[in-house]
Amino acid sequence: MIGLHTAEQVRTAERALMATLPPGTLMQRAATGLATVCLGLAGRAHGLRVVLLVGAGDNGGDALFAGAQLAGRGAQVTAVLLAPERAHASGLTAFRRAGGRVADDPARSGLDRADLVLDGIVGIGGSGGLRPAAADLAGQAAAGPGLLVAVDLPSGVAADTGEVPGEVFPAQHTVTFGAVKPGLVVGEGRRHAGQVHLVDIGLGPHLGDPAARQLTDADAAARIEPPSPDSDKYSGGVVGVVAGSATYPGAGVLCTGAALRTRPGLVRYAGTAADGVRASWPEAIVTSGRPGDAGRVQAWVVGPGMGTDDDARSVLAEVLATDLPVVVDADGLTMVADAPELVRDRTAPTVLTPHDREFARLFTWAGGSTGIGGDRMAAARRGAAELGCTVLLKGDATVIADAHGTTYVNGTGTPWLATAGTGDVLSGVLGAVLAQTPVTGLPAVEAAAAAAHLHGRAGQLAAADGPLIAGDLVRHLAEAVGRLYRGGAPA
Ligand SMILES: NC(=O)C1=CN([C@@H]2O[C@H](COP(=O)(O)OP(=O)(O)OC[C@H]3O[C@@H](n4cnc5c(N)ncnc54)[C@H](OP(=O)(O)O)[C@@H]3O)[C@@H](O)[C@H]2O)[C@@H](O)CC1
Ligand SMILES: Nc1ncnc2c1ncn2[C@@H]1O[C@H](COP(=O)(O)OP(=O)(O)O)[C@@H](O)[C@H]1O
Ligand SMILES: [K+]
Repeated sequence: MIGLHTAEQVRTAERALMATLPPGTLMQRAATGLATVCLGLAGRAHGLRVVLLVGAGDNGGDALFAGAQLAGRGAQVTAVLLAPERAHASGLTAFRRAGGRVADDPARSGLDRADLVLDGIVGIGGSGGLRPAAADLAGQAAAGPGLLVAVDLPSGVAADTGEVPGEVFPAQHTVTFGAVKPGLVVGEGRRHAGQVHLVDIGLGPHLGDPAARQLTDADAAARIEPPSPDSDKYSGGVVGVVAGSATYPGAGVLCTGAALRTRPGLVRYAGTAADGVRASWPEAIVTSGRPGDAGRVQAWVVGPGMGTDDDARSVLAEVLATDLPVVVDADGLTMVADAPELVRDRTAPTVLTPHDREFARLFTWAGGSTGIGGDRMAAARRGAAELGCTVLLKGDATVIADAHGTTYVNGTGTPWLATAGTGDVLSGVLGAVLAQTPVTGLPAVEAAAAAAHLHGRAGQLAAADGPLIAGDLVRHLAEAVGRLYRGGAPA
């Protein structure tokens, strides 16, 4: 499990640890980790042209000490100081001693021919959009040829939320210290962090519970129960699917297929896409009747492509009136927006899986010109608390939160998933994982996080050789599940 810790949590841990260590120890650990990652990325030190962008805080200190180490190994290192009179004093001394050069004019920083740029402008001490001088340097760095490495956090990204209120240093790599900050993996911030390298500086025992979490492959595998020798077709949890319609059978086909491919045991389908589903998936038990005619299930998926007419509304109400876990997606969400009490009044777990527009329809405060806003974790938590459910807010970094505030950020997937029908697949995957929870006792929020993780891995497999369509995703699900269990995830 990857814990995501806020700036305040990191500072509190730092204070506790620093009380037991000589001054400067943590910055030395950070700088050494940073220099080591840089050397690994560059493959050499001698003759390497490095530019440091140095702000007036400890983030700049990290950059200066790492720059000193690189200079000591033969790199040509230039520091651009944003506030020369306030630059980290001992960092600057060490840097100069090691042969580092300070640019007297930011316009002659060497950014236009750097091999490597270290962004030590601002780390967890930042607030608001990057100020003009800092924004200008970040822009110059982005326009130059150097590999862009952020120190702790790309300057311009809010550590706790991933909001980017102005300009930003668009890192290709981020070397972060002590703990992964949420802003590196969620929202806009994720798009500017590049590959994240965590340097352990010993904060671990002092960090406490993370503000949010990200599953690893092993974590996801542990949340999707495989069959055992005493299993039968019912024991993995029977999924019920209500999706698609006579005119649009596709959603029913994709959703049912995804549930089957995730955890084949038994999948029941009830709805007006029955003919299409039967033709595609002879393994499913299919009825064109109502959910109550389908037979017993342990979880329902309701909504994708089912329409929003009176019949659809009454079917949705029937499913939500059960005491079973339910996934509500797509058209189901549109109807819940008109009748939120259908979800609010439930005692069994409900997972809503909106994309941004559906989220804004469900929660009026997320509509209008501001939309969901930059803090996607806060939005998902607020929505979940309001309806007493779990919200899976889809995106390039899907956020999953429940009514207690427990939050996961998904770390798998590919932009190729931005194609019609992949959400229908996700709801089928989620239905399959959720159907196990009455037996496993897994909280719905964890089931949803595991489903999102698996869905993303299937996307990565399906997109390995080029574009994917939703059907490819279904086809790659079984392999993705197998790889999770074997520990062989795609890159
Ligand atoms: N905690 C730990 O465990 C460890 C922390 N470590 C390191 O310390 C870092 C935190 O250092 P920190 O607290 O000194 O703050 P920091 O990020 O350098 O920012 C302050 C500077 O930013 C400036 N500034 C602010 N906003 C701005 C904006 N919008 N646009 C432009 N500038 C802006 C602000 O300017 P000022 O307001 O002072 O004029 C000031 O100059 C942390 O990220 C990590 O790298 C490691 O060494 C080891 C262990
Ligand atoms: N840019 C992106 N990067 C990664 N994943 C994405 C991106 N855009 C969409 N996705 C994922 O693709 C799926 C799309 O779902 P959805 O919008 O409901 O599609 P549909 O309604 O057509 O099935 C979600 O799982 C979402 O997280
Ligand atoms: K930085």
